[in-house]
Amino acid sequence: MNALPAFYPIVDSADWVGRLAPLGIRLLQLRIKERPPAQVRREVRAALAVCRARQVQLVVNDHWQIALDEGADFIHLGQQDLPDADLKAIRARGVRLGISTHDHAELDHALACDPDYVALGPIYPTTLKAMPWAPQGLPRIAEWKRRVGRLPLVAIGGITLECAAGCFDAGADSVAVVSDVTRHPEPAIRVADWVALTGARG
Ligand SMILES: Cc1ncc(COP(=O)(O)OP(=O)(O)O)c(N)n1
Ligand SMILES: Cc1ncsc1CCOP(=O)(O)O
Ligand SMILES: [Mg+2]
Repeated sequence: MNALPAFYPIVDSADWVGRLAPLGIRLLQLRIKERPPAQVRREVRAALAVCRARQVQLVVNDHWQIALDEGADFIHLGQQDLPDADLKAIRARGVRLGISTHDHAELDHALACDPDYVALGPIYPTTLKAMPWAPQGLPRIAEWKRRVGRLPLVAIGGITLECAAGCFDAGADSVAVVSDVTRHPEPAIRVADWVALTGARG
């Protein structure tokens, strides 16, 4: 299995992809919510073009059919996305797959899908979306890492530059962040700090 870059920013538009892709990042997720399919398709297409030109790995969240149609090679799905997703078609195209988990049952289900990474969240309180799960905390990262073994583990939820080291030390291979970059007053400077922090980790 391929290793996953340690810094995993998540953005909600091709415009954001265009802003971050030149800044030294190697992995980026496009997470678009509540947009008409035609707009999602345009955004995915534009984001893929930018990422291909910059050798950045794009992960498309949720919209697996559009992702396949547009030639994306990495998809992220949550547990609620899985029942409708054609995992066989995703696999048949050689497309990699990341899956969210929030509890033990979800981890069992995710592992049964043979993913390319497992994400655990929310590690800390997040303001991005309402979630029924209490913050998982660092010991849970260590527990998940023992369960997933060599499979890359992504930590997500409320993670900032200042607390990222704790996630890595606990066993996360990668940390995914939304607000710490997109709500920062100087996103480009924040990304540079993330790249400096995580560069040696891959
Ligand atoms: C890296 C990563 N981890 C978790 C999620 C959350 O996915 P999901 O549970 O499907 O929730 P939405 O992001 O779709 O609201 C993610 N997107 N990325
Ligand atoms: C989508 C998602 N899934 C688990 S936590 C989370 C939100 C992450 O956003 P932030 O980094 O702003 O807390
Ligand atoms: Mg989802």
